Amino acid sequence: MKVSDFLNRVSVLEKTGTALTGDTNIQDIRGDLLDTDESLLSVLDENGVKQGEVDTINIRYLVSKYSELPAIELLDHFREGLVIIDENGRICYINDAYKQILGVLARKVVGKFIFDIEGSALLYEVLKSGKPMIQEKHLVKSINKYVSLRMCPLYKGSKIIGAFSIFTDITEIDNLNNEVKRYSGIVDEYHREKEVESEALRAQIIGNSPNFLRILDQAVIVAKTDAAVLVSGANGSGKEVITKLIHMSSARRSKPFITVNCSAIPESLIESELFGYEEGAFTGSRKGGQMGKFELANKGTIFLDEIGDMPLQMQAKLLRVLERGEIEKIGRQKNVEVDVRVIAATNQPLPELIKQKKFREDLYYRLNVVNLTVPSLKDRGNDVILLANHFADYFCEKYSKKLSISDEAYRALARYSWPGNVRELQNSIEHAVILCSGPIIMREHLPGRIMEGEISEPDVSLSAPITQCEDVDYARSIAKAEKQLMLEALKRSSGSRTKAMELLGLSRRTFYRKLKENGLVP
Ligand SMILES: Nc1ncnc2c1ncn2[C@@H]1O[C@H](COP(=O)(O)OP(=O)(O)OP(=O)(O)O)[C@@H](O)[C@H]1O
Repeated sequence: MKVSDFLNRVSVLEKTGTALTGDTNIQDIRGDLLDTDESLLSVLDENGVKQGEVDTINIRYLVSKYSELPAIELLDHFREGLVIIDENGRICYINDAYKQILGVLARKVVGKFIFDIEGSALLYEVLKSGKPMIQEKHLVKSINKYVSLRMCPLYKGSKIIGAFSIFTDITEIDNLNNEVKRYSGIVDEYHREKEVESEALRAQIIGNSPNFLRILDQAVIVAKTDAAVLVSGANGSGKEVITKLIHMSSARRSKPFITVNCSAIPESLIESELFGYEEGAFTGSRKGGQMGKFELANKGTIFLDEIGDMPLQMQAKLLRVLERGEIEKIGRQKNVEVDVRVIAATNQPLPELIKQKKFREDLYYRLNVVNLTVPSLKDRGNDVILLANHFADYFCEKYSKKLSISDEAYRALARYSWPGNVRELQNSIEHAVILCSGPIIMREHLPGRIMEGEISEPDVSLSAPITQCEDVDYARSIAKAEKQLMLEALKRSSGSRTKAMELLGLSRRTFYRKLKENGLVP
């Protein structure tokens, strides 16, 4: 049996008064007598069953050490407070930590009864009940401090001769805990807000055409990684919208999203804009220096818009940053580590620029780990109508108007080729909402080029039935066109509802609701 196990057992045996073999009882072992010639003693339980054996040489050593050690002085070096009371509840000992934690003088406490010092003294209850007690958090009212307590009765044989309490001041820990809880509450709230923002952003992205929905799906998938993304697409097609969706759907959503328009910054300033500078780095530099966009975006996402316009020399520096994960701040000896997800966007064909030696091929491959190409508006079928309605609602609210769009205006919108994509559509609808004085937006309220009908490429989607609609009543004509569209889609997909649904770019729920509304299912 190990000495430590034995010593544990000693306290059990001490309480039960069980003797060891050889008529040597526990008192003898704790005292200075160990009168036995045997080197091994058996340890018995209260039923006299042998539990193990003890090496008497070890016990002799321990007993002699116990009598040598200055126990009471040692107790004064504990960080925990200690108080011992006698069998009547009278305080017979307090250590230094007790005095410090509770801020009392020994002469005001020692010799007094515990219940006179602390009304709700739990230690007195322990003395009465003879049962140990643990209190993780107890308020000492007299000093308004929280302590963590461990209280035990003291036995001599089977008789209670007092009790002791060991306690730690946890006021500070408790305060810190509360602070941590408060801050984690704030952080949770912030994350919830960001989640709501990300859902709201998704709801604001309008489009049901399969080619646009595919990009949205890919954006959400790539958001779960830290891979560099190159978003390409024509002017105003929604590259920034897609980039924000990636950021907001990623684990970085609560961290900064920093946009840099590479074509808008003069070549001489781009380095300090991106990487910042130290105080005194050059004549005219700001006091205290300046943080660059990469540092500002740390832990978040940096969006390098119009990357095709970045000067060649800067491209080399950017490549180094992407490869090393650190920036060279102007005027600073040591590089600064940054953890930034990079998303670049372009409306120029980068492979073409590479051929012309205007864009570095190595940088292109670094940025183009995942490529998302946002389709032009003219290739998104009925998204034009959905977006037109969305922007009409938005601007009607902004200008406090109640307007609907006429059938002929819809047709003009559907016919136009939209070289400026969603941005052009957005501006055209704002233009129409401002100019429209009646309740309905007519063709003539649209900008001239759209009104005159610059014909787009023939639409391969399902918009044809809309243009066949002769009814001028808005609600009726839309309902009629909708039913025609659904029938056409079912026809083209040979009756397969899943295929028809994909063709129309509708969600399953919307598709089945519309089938029902149009009487196409029982
Ligand atoms: N699918 C969409 N739903 C709603 N609004 C959109 C959508 N796509 C783009 N927009 C709006 O159209 C405008 C242009 O979009 P965005 O700035 O993302 O285009 P871009 O391709 O980044 O433009 P640029 O080529 O000029 O950088 C913005 O106001 C944006 O909010």
